[in-house]
Amino acid sequence: MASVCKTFSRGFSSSAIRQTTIKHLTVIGGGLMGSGIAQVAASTGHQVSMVDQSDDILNKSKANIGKSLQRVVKKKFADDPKGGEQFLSETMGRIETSTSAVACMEKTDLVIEAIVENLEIKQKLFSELDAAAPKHTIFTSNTSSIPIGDIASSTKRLDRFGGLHFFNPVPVMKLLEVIRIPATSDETFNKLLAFGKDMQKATVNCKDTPGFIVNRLLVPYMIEAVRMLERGDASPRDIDTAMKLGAGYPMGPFELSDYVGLDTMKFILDGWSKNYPENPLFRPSPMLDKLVGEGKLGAKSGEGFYSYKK
Ligand SMILES: C[C@H](O)CC(=O)SCCNC(=O)CCNC(=O)[C@H](O)C(C)(C)COP(=O)(O)OP(=O)(O)OC[C@H]1O[C@@H](n2cnc3c(N)ncnc32)[C@H](O)[C@@H]1OP(=O)(O)O
Ligand SMILES: NC(=O)c1ccc[n+]([C@@H]2O[C@H](COP(=O)([O-])OP(=O)(O)OC[C@H]3O[C@@H](n4cnc5c(N)ncnc54)[C@H](O)[C@@H]3O)[C@@H](O)[C@H]2O)c1
Repeated sequence: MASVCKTFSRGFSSSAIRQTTIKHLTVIGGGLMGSGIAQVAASTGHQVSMVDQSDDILNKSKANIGKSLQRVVKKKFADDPKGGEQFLSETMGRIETSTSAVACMEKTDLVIEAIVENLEIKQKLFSELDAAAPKHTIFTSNTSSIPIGDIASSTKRLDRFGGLHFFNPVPVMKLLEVIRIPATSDETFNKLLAFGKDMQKATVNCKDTPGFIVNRLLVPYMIEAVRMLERGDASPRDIDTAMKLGAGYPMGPFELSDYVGLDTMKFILDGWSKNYPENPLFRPSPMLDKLVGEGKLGAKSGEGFYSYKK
């Protein structure tokens, strides 16, 4: 495994749209979210190191970024194919990959962690990074449900720690939740808000509460749909059709659960039901547990509530 950052496409002179103090960021985790965050950061002029556990995974992440960029180019450069090509190669040229997050720390202004939704694994990662990163580097997590304060407690830079919660698919969804813990300094928080604007996202502020704003409302709704199915009230297809045509949602709750990943849904619910056992909205779901136990994780594994096998 390579342990240094390597560029996979030759860079061009930066055509940055705006730049604040964040010039270089390290995105850890090149899955659904990390690859989207790396893509948007690079396409808005930032230098990016994307880190994952193996070169195989990173190659898939790069391929996914390439495909997603093609969709962006098709829309934004419909009348300018040359400009589209240049945008694509410049964006790719700003992304390096590495299997060692520690090796990327020296030059980085901001870390965005987007690895598996597990507190112990996130804490272990951040305590290693804390020892390696320069003093000014800001640490953030893209966690869906784990308290930012619990993750930050593994470091000695609580004033330079916050949450940046993006939404899937990152290149399309316009929102960024910016979360501060009591120890986050105003300077750090303001830098995170400015970075969100640089990423061309609309930012909202939220305290470090379970699920922040969107997931605190969205996840109970999605799980309530699974409970309807468990009771045999209606089929996934009918529930999805009802919410799309009756409530104007772009995806029904089962399509969205498969899109988000059933493992991520389970991690969220398990954490919340453990921390808040008195809240009936956070009860585990036997059906969700069964699907995840069978490796049916949604679109990314080829099957969840629906089948995606070709
Ligand atoms: C759990 C977590 O912590 C928090 C979360 O993330 S919760 C999940 C939040 N996300 C959602 O709720 C997503 C809900 N779904 C949607 O908004 C839409 O179904 C969707 C944007 C995913 C797809 O839209 P849809 O119209 O069905 O399909 P499609 O036509 O393929 O895409 C719409 C546009 O987005 C673009 N697009 C979709 N996915 C893309 C991607 N990954 N990269 C780049 N562009 C993309 C398409 O190119 C298309 O552009 P166009 O309008 O110019 O043609
Ligand atoms: N899926 C969503 O819709 C969504 C939306 C917002 C936030 N999130 C959060 O973002 C994070 C990532 O979710 P995802 O859906 O992208 O997951 P994913 O499973 O698609 O990707 C996670 C990636 O992290 C890598 N990884 C795991 N441990 C690692 C480590 N120690 N070092 C480096 N890489 C490591 C894995 O190999 C994998 O490629 C989670 O905290 C999740 O809760 C998910």
